[in-house]
Amino acid sequence: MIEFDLIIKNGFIVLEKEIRKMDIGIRNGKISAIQDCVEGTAKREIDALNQYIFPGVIDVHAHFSEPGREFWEGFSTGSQMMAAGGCTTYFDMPLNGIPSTINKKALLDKASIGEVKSCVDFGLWGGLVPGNVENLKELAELGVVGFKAFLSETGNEEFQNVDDLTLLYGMQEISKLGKVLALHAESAPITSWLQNRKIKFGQLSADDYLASRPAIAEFEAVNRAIAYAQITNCPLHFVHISSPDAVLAIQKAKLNGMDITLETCPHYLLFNHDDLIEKGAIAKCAPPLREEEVKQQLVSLFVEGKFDMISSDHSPCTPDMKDSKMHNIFTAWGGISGGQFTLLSTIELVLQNNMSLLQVAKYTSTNPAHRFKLKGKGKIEVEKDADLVIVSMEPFKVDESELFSKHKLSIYVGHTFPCRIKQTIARGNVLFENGQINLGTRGEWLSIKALIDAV
Ligand SMILES: NC(=O)NC(NC(N)=O)C(=O)[O-]
Ligand SMILES: [Zn+2]
Ligand SMILES: [Zn+2]
Repeated sequence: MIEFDLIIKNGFIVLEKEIRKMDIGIRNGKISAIQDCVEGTAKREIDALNQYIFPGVIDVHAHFSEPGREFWEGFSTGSQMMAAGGCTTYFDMPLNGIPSTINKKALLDKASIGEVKSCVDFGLWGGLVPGNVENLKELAELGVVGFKAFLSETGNEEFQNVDDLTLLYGMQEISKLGKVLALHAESAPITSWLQNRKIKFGQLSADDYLASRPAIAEFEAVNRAIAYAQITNCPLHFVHISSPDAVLAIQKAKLNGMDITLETCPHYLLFNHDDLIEKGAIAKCAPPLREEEVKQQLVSLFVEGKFDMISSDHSPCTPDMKDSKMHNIFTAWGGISGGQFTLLSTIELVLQNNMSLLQVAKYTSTNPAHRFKLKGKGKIEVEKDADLVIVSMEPFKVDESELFSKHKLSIYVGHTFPCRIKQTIARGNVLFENGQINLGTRGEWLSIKALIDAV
């Protein structure tokens, strides 16, 4: 008789190609059996009757701002928030912390903090900024998941956006290193010029903010980056794409054989510019939430399969930086606090649009694992890490008291999802259940060891 650590019985398992009611047996942090009826003893059994089991979310875009600005978020609260939302692996962005992750020392310091404080596995992005092209090699050798650069201003003096030559030299080097360059693609000249004019004329409303970051700023930056990638052969990943023309430009480049992926975030598909007007700065992000009509076009492109993955871009700050009484939207921090809701949002979107729940696993786990070569993750399969999330299909209205992020300000407060996270299991440990985090296990930094051949 096999002895398992955990058996999950009777759940609808979201596999790669089908959803089937079966049992899962877990041993030593790995999935060791998936059968109609797993025979054996176990230290613990969970009955997941009428519930769905998804592979743990891999959220490739989060800002935890530690070290240096852990009062904005941090590995401890941030990773617990991720776990509460069904995420078992996240990638932390190289900016907002101090220092930025742009050299070996900063990377290793951040990794060692994460290894102590993170309750789930994590990867770290390295930054490409003016002046650090020569550091990219050592960062790649230590196992950054990829590099990130900003084409627009970052709002962060410790992390400068790239000029065009840095972008070209950086792409050439990243291509040689066999890594992916993630881009925040909005044109710096267009957005800065428009923003400066708005501020000069005292035009400081939500509408002015939207007008200062038009879709064409994204379109221009995406096209420029694609042209540079064509010359340098650099694999690209476009983060938080928010406008239909940009999606179509990327689609065209993919059809031409270029190695490019793109993500969008739940907030671009669930919320719109009216939320910025009504809720104020908590709904401010860059690129901005779009008008309803544009949002709907973006949802259609999601339904058509034009995105590769959904990530949160969890980018919080202190409440005073989002003060709703602020009369100048330009001075508020841009970033949505939403890391807890990537899975629930994707399920909502999929159900609303009559798509299969198989798509949820693809966008939130399988495709990210494949793109970033996380060998042991991304699917519910024997021998993969036992990173699982159990979801019940009961409506869940988000209350501030249920937020695990450091600050309890989020555009999602008051939003009702059609589903709720019951349990999150990370490497076989039941990390989240009954609305609580069970601390005691630690995540691992997915450095070079974990990043081998694609799944
Ligand atoms: N410095 C940031 O964290 N910026 C982030 N802010 C957003 N998206 O509003 C981002 O990803 O660009
Ligand atoms: Zn960005
Ligand atoms: Zn971001």
